[in-house]
Amino acid sequence: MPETALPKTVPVCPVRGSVIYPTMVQHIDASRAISIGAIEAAMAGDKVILIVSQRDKDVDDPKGADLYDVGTACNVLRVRKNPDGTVQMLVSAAARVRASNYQLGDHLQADIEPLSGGLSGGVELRALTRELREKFDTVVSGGKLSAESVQTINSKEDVGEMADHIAFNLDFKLEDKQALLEIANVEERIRRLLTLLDTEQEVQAVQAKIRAQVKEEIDKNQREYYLREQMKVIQKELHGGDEEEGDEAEQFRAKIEALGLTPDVKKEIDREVNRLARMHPDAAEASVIRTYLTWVTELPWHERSEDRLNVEEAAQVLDEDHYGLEKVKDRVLEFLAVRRLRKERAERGEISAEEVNKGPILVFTGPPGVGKTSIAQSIAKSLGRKYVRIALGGARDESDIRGHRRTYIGAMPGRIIQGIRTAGTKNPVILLDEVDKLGSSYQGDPSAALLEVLDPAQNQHFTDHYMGVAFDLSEVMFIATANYPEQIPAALMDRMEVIEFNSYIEQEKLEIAKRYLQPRQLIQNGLKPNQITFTDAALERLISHYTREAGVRNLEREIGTVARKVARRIATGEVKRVKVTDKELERYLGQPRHTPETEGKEDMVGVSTGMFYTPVGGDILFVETSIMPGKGGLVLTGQLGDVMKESARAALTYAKSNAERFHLDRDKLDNSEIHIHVPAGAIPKEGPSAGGAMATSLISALSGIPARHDVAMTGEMTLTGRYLPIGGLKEKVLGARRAGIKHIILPKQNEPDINDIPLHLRASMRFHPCETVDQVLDVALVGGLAALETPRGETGTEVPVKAPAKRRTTRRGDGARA
Ligand SMILES: Nc1ncnc2c1ncn2[C@@H]1O[C@H](COP(=O)(O)OP(=O)(O)OP(=O)(O)O)[C@@H](O)[C@H]1O
Repeated sequence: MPETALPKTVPVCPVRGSVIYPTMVQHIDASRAISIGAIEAAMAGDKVILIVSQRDKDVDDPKGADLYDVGTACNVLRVRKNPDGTVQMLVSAAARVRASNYQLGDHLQADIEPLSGGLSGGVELRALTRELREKFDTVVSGGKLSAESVQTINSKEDVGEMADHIAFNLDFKLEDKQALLEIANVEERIRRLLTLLDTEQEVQAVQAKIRAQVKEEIDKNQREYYLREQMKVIQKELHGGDEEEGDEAEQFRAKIEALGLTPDVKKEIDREVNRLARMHPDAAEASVIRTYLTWVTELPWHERSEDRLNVEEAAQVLDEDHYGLEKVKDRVLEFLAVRRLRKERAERGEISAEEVNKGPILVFTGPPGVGKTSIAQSIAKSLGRKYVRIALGGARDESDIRGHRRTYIGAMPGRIIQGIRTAGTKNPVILLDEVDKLGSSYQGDPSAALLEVLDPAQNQHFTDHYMGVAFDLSEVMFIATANYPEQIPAALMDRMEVIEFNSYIEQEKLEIAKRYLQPRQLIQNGLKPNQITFTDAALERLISHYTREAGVRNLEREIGTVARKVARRIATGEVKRVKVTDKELERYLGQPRHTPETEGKEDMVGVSTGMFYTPVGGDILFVETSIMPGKGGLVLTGQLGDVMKESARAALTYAKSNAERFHLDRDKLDNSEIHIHVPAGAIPKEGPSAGGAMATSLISALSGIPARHDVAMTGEMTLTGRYLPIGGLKEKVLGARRAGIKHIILPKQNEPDINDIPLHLRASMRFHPCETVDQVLDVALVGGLAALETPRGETGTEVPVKAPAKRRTTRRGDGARA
């Protein structure tokens, strides 16, 4: 049908989602009344119909405005009515036409007018044609179209027609297809089509890439699956059908999956599982990996206990378990209170969750057996956390803390990770016992590793050498203990807050024995409370004559010994119940092991009383000076340390420089041999605090004025006679009090320490704070400074030195600090 033969007005059949181009012969199925109406009208008239696309395919009853303005005028070749009422029509597309003046009656009709375009021809068209053919070839080379369609398209002589067929067959968007229909000029249409083909080509390239990736992924998974299955079969063959062996890696894999590890950690561990899966189960290395994986699966990666941060309850638990220790308990409760407030703030989102755990590490310092370990245990109990004790004594290299690398034979995780596994939660209380006993060796310094453990900035990613992956320690509450805080490595000490535990006085020991140790020992030895009772006098004697310690550990042991022996008597039916009195003690424990030191019995020339303390408590010591004819030498005996020897020299210089004022015979001073001795030679003695006692003893010997036997002194002296502060006053005073001393000379600057001494003991003693050695001499010498400064006759050197009435018996062991 030539374009000029087109009728002016034709029925319109709207189609959805497709475009028909001229020269095509196409089936169109019509089900809507509007379409069927148009077909019937065409058949009734000159059999020409306009096929035009809807702009929106979802509109069911399109009007003129819903249709594009350009469509295809077609001849209707055949129409067939289906039994379901739908109609199938075969059309031959004739021409691109512009539609206008849409009218809706029982069907849609419109006026049409052919689109003028044409063909310029020439070289450009040839080039475009060639380009189109080539591009089409590449686009369809991937099998996008059936061979038949490709052939039909290629066979088109008319390039405009070919372009239309390509547009129809390829998967372009409706808008693009419509746009191609609207371009009547052939060159222009080909250009537009080429850009669409270009895009199509790019899409195909990306599609191919995605397909390759997906395929690779699937291949990999399938390959692994097959390999694993094969391995199972091989292993089954090798190990006589023992499938469990082969499944071991799978079992680990399942357990590890359930741990919820971070991707980094999981990657590392998966690698080990894969190695295990590839290995002969009997291989030595397989057992190494198996141990490692067992460690991994047994660590509490996410398990934690819920904190109980009720301060009143905590106070109750601490009181239930421990007598006294008020300062310590207060500090612990403050610590818990701060934690609680921080936790509340974190819950309100005011601070981060990590902030809750920040804070100083507490270190409990003090002599053995005073309850440091057991109060840490109570803290865990009051918080509702798990408790683990890690003994650091003797930890000499880094691997003790951080473990050995797995390449070592018999490698193990370090003590921290072992502790965590024992706890079974990631937020236990870990007691680092005896941090002061950390050693160091050529294999690295354990304290450096410990620093990392304790540093909140680093311990979130603590990496044990054996584990090889990071474990979060930030929720652990670390508490350390030490007997000698000065021996804790400085960098560690920097991060810690010291809470000092003092040694107990006898009164406190008695209370602890009555309330805690005795009931506990009864239970341990199977006794009922009415079967054995200790009198107070018995316990007091037990404390003073059978134990010599700062804490109560030996006391508990001795009570246990008595209870055990009593249990035997009761079990054999010898007695029904026993009352242990002080007299009875020897029957169970034998001879007393200690006789407490007592003060000197009388004032003597050249003998002064000093004080010292060791980890097991304080005591008194005597300083004796003897002067003999000689060449002006100074002899020091009694295992004195360097500092103590220097104190003696300072005392001598002080005496010499004050010789005039004290009326000391200068000739004798220069030409005598002075011998200073501190008895109990078995104990090494060190420290500057016997300075006052040295000066008193020396000047007493030189002046012939006796020193008072009921006065004990402690304090460091300078060459110019100043009297300087010392440590351990409480222990020293308690020791002196036990020895019967009533007067204590102490440096003025130590006066505040007197408050640490229990009130009832303080009341029965007199304290003499001194700022100068003169003031010391004033108290310590019979007659005071006045006697010393008054001219005397021939005195001093001939007065024999008498030994004090009773000598102390002290065990060998720790050095004494004066
Ligand atoms: N104030 C106290 N009240 C009740 N019992 C106490 C008290 N002080 C110590 N004990 C008991 O004394 C025993 C020894 O205490 P613990 O083991 O805690 O000592 P320690 O200070 O940690 O010693 P070390 O430095 O040797 O580790 C424990 O059984 C503890 O319960």
